[in-house]
Amino acid sequence: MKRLVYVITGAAGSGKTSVQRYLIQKYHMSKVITHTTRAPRQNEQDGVDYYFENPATFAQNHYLEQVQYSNNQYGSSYEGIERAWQGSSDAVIVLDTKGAITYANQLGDQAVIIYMQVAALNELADRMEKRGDSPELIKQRLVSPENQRDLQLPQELVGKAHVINNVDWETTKMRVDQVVAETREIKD
Ligand SMILES: Nc1nc2c(ncn2[C@@H]2O[C@H](COP(=O)(O)OP(=O)(O)O)[C@@H](O)[C@H]2O)c(=O)[nH]1
Ligand SMILES: Nc1ncnc2c1ncn2[C@@H]1O[C@H](COP(=O)(O)OP(=O)(O)O)[C@@H](O)[C@H]1O
Repeated sequence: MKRLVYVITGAAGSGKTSVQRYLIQKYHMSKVITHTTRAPRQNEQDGVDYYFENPATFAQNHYLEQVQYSNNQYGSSYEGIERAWQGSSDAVIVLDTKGAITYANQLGDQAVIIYMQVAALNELADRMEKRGDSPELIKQRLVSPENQRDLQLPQELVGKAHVINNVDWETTKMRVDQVVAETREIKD
């Protein structure tokens, strides 16, 4: 059976993690846990949300791709992807747009790219606040050049990414269901 990886990308607060959670709950996809040097947030667990690393341990993994985002390092390891595919032939990963472009280029149609869009900037900040992020963190995130970049669908993903305008959550779930149905049809 063909192994797929659903890549969820977009700006901070756009709903990437919510879609990932939905795909895991409804379709029993396996989560690809990525590595980061940023500090865990309240309620985040090592080996569940991320593998939390320091610069020295971060350097020991073998990465399909890695990026610098808001002054921290993030990377998805071959080990992490293999581990996810052992759990299910459909894996799901959350990446910035730079990582999503690498996945599209390296994995071709094995990577199903979903770009999450939210029209209103203030809505993103409100959602991050409701999620419990501190005002400093929200400010830092919103001004980071990487997040500014990820507010737009990159040219390299035009025609490759499924774009979901995440305003109403029920509509978003239906759009995600459509993408899964379409991609599974091609796969089978
Ligand atoms: N390219 C790449 N991006 C990652 C990886 N892991 C996480 N990210 C992205 O890094 C960005 C920052 O993630 P995070 O610190 O959890 O912040 P949040 O998305 O604002 O909650 C997000 O766009 C994530 O999708 C990775 O392994 N590779
Ligand atoms: N359509 C939506 N309407 C309202 N709130 C939403 C919607 N989608 C996601 N959220 C909420 O917004 C916050 C940020 O979503 P999250 O999935 O954590 O974003 P990301 O992973 O892209 O940073 C979360 O608290 C989530 O529950």
